[in-house]
Amino acid sequence: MSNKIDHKAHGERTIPVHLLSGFLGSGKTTLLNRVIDHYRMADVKAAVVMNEIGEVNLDGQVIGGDVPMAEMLSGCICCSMSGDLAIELKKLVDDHRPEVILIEATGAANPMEIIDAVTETSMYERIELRSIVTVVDGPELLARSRRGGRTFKLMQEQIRCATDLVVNKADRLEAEELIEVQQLVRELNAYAPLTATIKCVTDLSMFDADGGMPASRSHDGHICGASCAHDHGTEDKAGIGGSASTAEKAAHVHDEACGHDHGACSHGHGEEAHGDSSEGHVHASHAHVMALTHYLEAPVDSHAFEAFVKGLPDNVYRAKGIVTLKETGSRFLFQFAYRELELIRITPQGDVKDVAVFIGEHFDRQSVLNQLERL
Ligand SMILES: Nc1nc2c(ncn2[C@@H]2O[C@H](COP(=O)(O)OP(=O)(O)OP(=O)(O)O)[C@@H](O)[C@H]2O)c(=O)[nH]1
Repeated sequence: MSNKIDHKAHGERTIPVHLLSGFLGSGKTTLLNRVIDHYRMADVKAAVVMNEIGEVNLDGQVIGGDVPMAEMLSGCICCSMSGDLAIELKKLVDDHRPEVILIEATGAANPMEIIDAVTETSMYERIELRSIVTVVDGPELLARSRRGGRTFKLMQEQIRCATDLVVNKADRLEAEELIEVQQLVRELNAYAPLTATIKCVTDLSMFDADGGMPASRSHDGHICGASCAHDHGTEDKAGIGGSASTAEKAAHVHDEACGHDHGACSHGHGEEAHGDSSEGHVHASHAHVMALTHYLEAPVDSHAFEAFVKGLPDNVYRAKGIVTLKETGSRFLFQFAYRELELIRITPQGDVKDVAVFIGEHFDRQSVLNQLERL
């Protein structure tokens, strides 16, 4: 990790913006927490935009109160809320003058849409999209690559659009599977530095001032991913399991003037991005993802709760929330991603209710609600 974080260097600074992308449960918040600690240690004032499909911001609970945060709930900033993102960014800049902004997108977001909103804001605030870091859920990508489908397509889009790639959950992959996942990712995006991690422990230099590639240093002023047809002027320095230096990256900022083919990056740039072209827009790529938010009225029995979560149907691939356990009266943040349940004891800040959020594809909401009632 570079010790030099030079976001304060200039009087009239441009505020770098880093976008954390990646499918539901891949480890974005895990990475976000690491990056925030990284900035804290370097005395860099960071601000965060957190976007959740559900009605509550649970991930924000684990981020300290010292970090200015804009919460964008009940929608996805890549589509229904992209206009709001520009407003929130402006507000954060005006109210807090942060030295760096981190945006955690929902796992269902297509980064290209967010790029448009950030670059739009750049027109009236001195902010600059510096990197798109996509956290890849290694085991999930592997599983979905074997069966295809819309979610796999969305994951591919998130990988293609990245300027940095973190292949996470390496602990849940055999050595040869990890190689297979990295090859898969490399085929989709040959340019972004790639690193394999457990719990997103990685070099964080892409978040430093000299990390990412400011537009002034990029060769043509575009951010895009592997689908770029033109020569990026860089080789695949990362290789399997390696991480190329950020200075070697060819990050470019996407803008309206973009003339070359972005292939599958996003709508309007290529025809094959998603099979849902009948809807005429990229948003269809995750329109199949739905969320259910339910507030719990009473403490739950820990065993019954664990059995309920583990018995959720396969098409609920993400659940999270805050519960009070009957046995101890303590409150816990629960995380359920791809059949793994994690409980972390927390002391919520402010008036936070017990709540459970479920995210998945076309699951039976009523059945989940009935089971919750019985808890
Ligand atoms: N086994 C394993 N679990 C991990 C790893 N990284 C994160 N997790 C767990 O995966 C779950 C989801 O992690 P998050 O960081 O909340 O993922 P996210 O991408 O922010 O999730 P959403 O906000 O729902 O999209 C949590 O229970 C994490 O502790 C890893 O490398 N290995």
